[in-house]
Amino acid sequence: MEEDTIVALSSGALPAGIAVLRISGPGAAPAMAALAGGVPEPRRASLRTFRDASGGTIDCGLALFFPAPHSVTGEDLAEWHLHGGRAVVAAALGALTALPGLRLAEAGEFTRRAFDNGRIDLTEAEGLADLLAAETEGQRRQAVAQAGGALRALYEGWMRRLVRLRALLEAEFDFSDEGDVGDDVAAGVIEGVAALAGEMAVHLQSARRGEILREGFRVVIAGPPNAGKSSLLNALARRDAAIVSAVPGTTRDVIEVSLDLGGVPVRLADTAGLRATSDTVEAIGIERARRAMAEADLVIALLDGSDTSPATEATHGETATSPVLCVLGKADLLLPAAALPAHDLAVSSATGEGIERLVAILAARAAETVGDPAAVLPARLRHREIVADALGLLTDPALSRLPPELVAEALRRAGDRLGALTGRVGVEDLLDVIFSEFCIGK
Ligand SMILES: Nc1nc2c(c(=O)[nH]1)N(C=O)[C@@H](CNc1ccc(C(=O)N[C@@H](CCC(=O)O)C(=O)O)cc1)CN2
Ligand SMILES: Nc1nc2c(ncn2[C@@H]2O[C@H](COP(=O)(O)OP(=O)(O)OP(=O)(O)O)[C@@H](O)[C@H]2O)c(=O)[nH]1
Ligand SMILES: [Mg+2]
Repeated sequence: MEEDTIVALSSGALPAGIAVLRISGPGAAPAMAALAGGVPEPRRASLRTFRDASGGTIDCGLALFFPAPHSVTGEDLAEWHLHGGRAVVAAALGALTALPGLRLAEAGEFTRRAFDNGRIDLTEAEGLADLLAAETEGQRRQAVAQAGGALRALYEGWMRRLVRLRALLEAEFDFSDEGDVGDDVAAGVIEGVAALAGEMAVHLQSARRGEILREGFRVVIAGPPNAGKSSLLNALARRDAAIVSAVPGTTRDVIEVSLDLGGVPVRLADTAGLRATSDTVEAIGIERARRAMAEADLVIALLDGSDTSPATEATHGETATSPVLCVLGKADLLLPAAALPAHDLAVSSATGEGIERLVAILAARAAETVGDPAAVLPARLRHREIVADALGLLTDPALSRLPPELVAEALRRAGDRLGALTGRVGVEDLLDVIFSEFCIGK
């Protein structure tokens, strides 16, 4: 347990209806005794007058006390529910931090203590950070499952299986003098390892889904200059995010907006029109456009439906790797059907024609790409890398030819690697990074 007692405003920006201060550590009960007229009955709201050191009233509000270890942090934890005025909160924080051993908390410090005291593991802490950051329904569902221990249960289950398989092998070392029972055990262990490796590989295959849900399904609008790309971005975002003009080559930088399509976060990008150019700045923009297309989950290849001639330079299907949706813009000025290239749909940013259909198509593509948001998916690159490392150790083709001692050693190393997922092994340098993602008071 830590020595210091930490204090912070855990509720949001002031002024607010109510402000919640949290006090965690050995000084929480003495602080209640000194400033709130006594320590309330555990886990029961109690109306108190909060006073400063000289007995002056700060505010009247509700007080709560959660004795260790049954609190969120695992330490003695007190809460003050005050009126949410700036001066009220400033006076309360001032009175609390004037007490010996009490200081203001750093970002993520309550959660860090919950982790240090074994109340939550690293995947649950990450889930909590994601829950606070969640902006769409899909993100919330993924985060609430992870904060509730879904990934922890999966990874701890894998670690337990590795320990069991190792125990079988270790038992075999002890009996290796007693005939050939050992071969069956070894074959059983190799089978068990293969089954586990299969599940890990399936989990890894879903990594991209988890990342899309957390970070957004990336849609890039690309096409020749003046096709109406920026107008389409503005129509989909319902605001003037990008400059629109009749001059070809208007957009240079990649311009990104965030959309919530049926609960899936979508990052929609507008890019520079693709064409051969001698303008250095425009060329940099086109290079960025190509990179964005290569990294997209879906490219909207937009052609000008009133003039498809520039398409010969910058073709519809320029992107080889990302899935493409072929869209004709300026549907209000559409050329005769015979003059039009093959396309999935026509839209007009000017009249709104086809925009709802395009939104529905994007939402369906995003939803089908992420699948069930409550499924247990690796959500971060960190998860993907560690699982891939451990899987590499378990799928080493030499494994089945090694003596049992060395197989056991490989299983131990794979288990240690997985231990980094839940934060029990070799993650010291990572902890500061992960907990600093939180705000103060969490
Ligand atoms: N006022 C307030 N609301 C809050 C929080 C908080 O800290 N304070 N939380 C902060 O994130 C979340 C709730 N999370 C909590 C998780 C566990 C316990 C807790 O005391 N657990 C005990 C006993 C559980 C029980 O009564 O059954 C335990 O697990 O031992 C409390 C809050 C959201 N709402
Ligand atoms: N009639 C009509 N005009 C449109 C439509 N969409 C865009 N325009 C016009 O087409 C011109 C180019 O539009 P932008 O959205 O700037 O085109 P862009 O593809 O972003 O162009 P660059 O950034 O230069 O590559 C502007 O004059 C727009 O007003 C549309 O749906 N109908
Ligand atoms: Mg543009």
